[in-house]
Amino acid sequence: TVLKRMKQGVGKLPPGPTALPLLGNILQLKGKELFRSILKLSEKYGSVFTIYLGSEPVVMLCGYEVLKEALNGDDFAARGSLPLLKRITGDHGVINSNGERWKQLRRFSIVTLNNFGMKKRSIEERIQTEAQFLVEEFRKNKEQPFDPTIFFSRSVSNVICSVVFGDRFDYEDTNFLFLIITLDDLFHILGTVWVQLYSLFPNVMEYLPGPHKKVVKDMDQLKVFIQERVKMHQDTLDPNCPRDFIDCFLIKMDQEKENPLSEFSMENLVTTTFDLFAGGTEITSTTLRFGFLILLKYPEVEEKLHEEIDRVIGQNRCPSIEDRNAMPYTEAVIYEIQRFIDIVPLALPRAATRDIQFRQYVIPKGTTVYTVLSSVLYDPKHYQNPESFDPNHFLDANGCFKRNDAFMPFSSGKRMCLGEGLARMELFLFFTTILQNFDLKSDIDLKEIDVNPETSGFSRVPHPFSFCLLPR
Ligand code: HEM
Repeated sequence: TVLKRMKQGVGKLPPGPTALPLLGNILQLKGKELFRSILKLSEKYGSVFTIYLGSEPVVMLCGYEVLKEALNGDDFAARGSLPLLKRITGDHGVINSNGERWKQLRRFSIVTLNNFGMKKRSIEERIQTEAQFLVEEFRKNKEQPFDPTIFFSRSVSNVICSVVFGDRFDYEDTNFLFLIITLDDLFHILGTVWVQLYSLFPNVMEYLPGPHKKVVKDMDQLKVFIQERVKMHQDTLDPNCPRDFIDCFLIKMDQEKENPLSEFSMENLVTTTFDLFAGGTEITSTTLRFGFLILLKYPEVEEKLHEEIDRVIGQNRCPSIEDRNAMPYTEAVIYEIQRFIDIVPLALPRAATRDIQFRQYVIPKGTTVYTVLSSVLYDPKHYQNPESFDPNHFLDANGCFKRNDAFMPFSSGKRMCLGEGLARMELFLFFTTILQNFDLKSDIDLKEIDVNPETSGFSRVPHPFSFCLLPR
């Protein structure tokens, strides 16, 4: 429809590289380094430009000033097309929906997660408990080198499980391991060329074999798992005492059953639960894993963290969210980790909600828009040494924590990550609890530790590594 409207004379898209018929700019976009190709194009075409994915125009927005302007208001608050996700979740849930459905589900999710303590105690306690389980699990490694990936995935995933399903899982539970492995597969494939092919030619790909087929099948199974949990909740629900997110949704469904415009349906319950689970697990646990790799590389940073933890928290109690106020160095390190690793360089696609006059261009309604978060997190106008890992980016001359508006790993505005509060709490409590209990030791020479990310299409992940944890 965007193309049709453009043929009718609507729109004046920003300039960009010449596109091939049908293939678009695929030759200029290297799958594994998609966002790097985009940054390179922005050097030539400026901070607002158009590329073609197949025959579909996609507008790229780069740099802090441009994103600030674009994300302020409703103009680009719609979700752009994600064909593989659409195949899995349809237009249901919160990540992939738009309009009234998205508004109702997003508002409900935020309010409910808040009631459960997104910024209050009860969630804090859930994370504290999980962090202690993790420490106990780490102790079993007895100072031997190990790959921490699955440890972080299980713990972070368990936090969201306790919020949506009411309880954490045992680390060896087979259902739980199925959830984690399935999600991991999904994220893995999101970074491969298969997703780009699927995005360009969804109809053709439906008929071709490939890993996208397995992911779709696994996701269907994951939804069945959620459906079973919902059924168990229905059988045991006490409307006066909701235990978790699913209970709250069921109560809301009942309250709204006479309202024809209500979006509180079974399909939206299952998909929103899936969205929270998917959004809440992988990115946060990868941030933790990546963060520990960086700390291994910079022992002087680890030492200062230990000093602050010992001074403010000590050894006799577990870290709490309140400690954040008294721990500017730790806060600055966590912010800098998030900035430096730039985990979702292109965020998720957005779409223009109407014909939008943006600077000297007119972007027709429905056009897919990418907000290039990398270009903000690495914006040299806002960070002194963007290419280096340097906690001073978030500290002033007195060692106090210093905010920076160009800190946007969760994006910004009405469609920004709805799990930011939860993620921030998790990062702080997991980092501090682990460092309170252990010293880190690398099993390779520091010079050989590579903190450059392995980029996949959607997210950036650290190179595989192992390390030792020495009890303090
Ligand atoms: C370090 C951790 C995290 C990072 C860096 C992150 C980042 C992001 C980003 C960049 C987006 C896309 C926003 C856009 O449309 O431009 C997003 C969306 C989203 N995130 Fe997160 N996220 C994190 C953790 C979480 C957690 C813990 C949850 C679970 C509660 C979560 C749930 C979601 C959901 C549901 C959306 C879709 C929001 C919507 O479409 O309205 N995220 N996140």
